[in-house]
Amino acid sequence: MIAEAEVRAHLDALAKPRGAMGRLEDVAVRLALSQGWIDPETRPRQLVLFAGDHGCVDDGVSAWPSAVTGVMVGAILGGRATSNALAAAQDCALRLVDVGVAGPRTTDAPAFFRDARVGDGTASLARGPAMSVDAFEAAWAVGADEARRAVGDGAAVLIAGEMGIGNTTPAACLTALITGIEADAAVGRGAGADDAVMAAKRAVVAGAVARARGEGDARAAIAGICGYEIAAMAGFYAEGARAGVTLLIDGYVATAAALVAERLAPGTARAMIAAHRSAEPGHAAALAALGLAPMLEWDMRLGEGSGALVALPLLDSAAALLRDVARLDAIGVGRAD
Ligand SMILES: Cc1cc2ncn([C@H]3O[C@H](COP(=O)(O)O)[C@@H](O)[C@H]3O)c2cc1C
Ligand SMILES: O=C(O)c1cccnc1
Repeated sequence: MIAEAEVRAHLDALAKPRGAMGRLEDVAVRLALSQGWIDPETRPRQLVLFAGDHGCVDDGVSAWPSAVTGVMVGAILGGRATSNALAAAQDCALRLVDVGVAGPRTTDAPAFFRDARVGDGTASLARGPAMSVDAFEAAWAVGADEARRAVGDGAAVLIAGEMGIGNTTPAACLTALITGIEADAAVGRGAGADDAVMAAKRAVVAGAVARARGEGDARAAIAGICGYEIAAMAGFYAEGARAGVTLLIDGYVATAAALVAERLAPGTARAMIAAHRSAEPGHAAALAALGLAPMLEWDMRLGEGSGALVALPLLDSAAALLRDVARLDAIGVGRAD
C-alpha cells in the first residue's frame, strides 16, 4: 500500500511545474490510492447495469410507467441504449443483470445478461417496507458476486449503472436517511417529473423517510426504502473496494447505493471516484457525505452508468500522467519551483 504523500511526491517530481495538471492530479492521487499502487490501471474496465422495478411507481412518483424498465432492458440487450453507445466509445465491457424487474422474464438474452431476480419489483415504500432484510441481502449478494466475477476477469475499474423506473424515489429516501438532509431537499425531477408528480413524490419520500428514521436497525431501515438494483450496486461497491479495484461512481442513484455501501461496509468510499454531480438537487449532499468531489458538473441526469462512462477518459488521463511522464531530473532539468 502507498500513502498520499508518496503519490504527491511522485507527481511533483515529473517534467512539469508542481501541480500544473490541477485537479487531474487529485484524481491521480485517488486513483493510485484506490488500487494501492503508484501506477494504477484503468483497463480493462467493466460496467455492470443492474435493473429493477419499484412498487412506488403506482403511487405516482415517476413521469413514466414501470413497463419502460423492461423495454429499456430489451434496448440495452439489443445494444441500442445510451449506455451501450458510450461503453463502446470508451472501450468498456457492459453486462446487464435483472435483479428485480417486474413482468415477463427475458429469454433468448445474449451472454452478457444474467437473470438473478430477487423479486418481481419491490413493494411500494409508500405503503410499507419495500423489501425484507433477507431480500436486501440477497440483492447485495448478487452485486458482490458480479464484482468478484469482474475482478476475476481482470477489471481494474468497476462502474455500476442502473435501470429502474421510479428509482430516484428510493435514492432520495436513502440520501435523506443516511446524510440527514431534509426529505424535500433530496427530491428532484428524476426522468422528467412535472409539478404534479413532484408533489406526489415529495409526499411519498417524506412519509417513507419518517418511517425509516423511526426504525432501530440500520439494515431494516435501509431495506425498507431500497430497490433491488440499488442493494445490488451497494454489494458490488463493497466487494469491489475489498478487492482493491477503483469504483467510478455515476449519478444520484449510484451515489445513493454508495452511501448504503459505506454505511454497511465502512471504508468502501476510499475506493470511490465521483464521475459527476447530476442535476438531481440532493446529489451534492450525497457526494459530500462520502467525501467525494465530482469531476464533472454537467447536469447529466440519466443513470445507466452514463455519466461515469463520459468521465472515464479523465481516469485514463490521470493514469497516463502517473505512468508515462518522465521525471524532470531524468531530462536534465533542475527544479525551479
Ligand atoms: C427511456 C428512459 C431511459 C432511462 N435510462 C435511465 N433512466 C433513469 O430514469 C429512471 C429514474 O427516473 P424516475 O425516478 O423519475 O423514474 C431510471 O430508470 C433511471 O435509470 C431512464 C429513464 C427513461 C424514461
Ligand atoms: O443522477 C441520476 O442517477 C439519475 C437522474 C435522473 C434519472 N435517473 C438517474
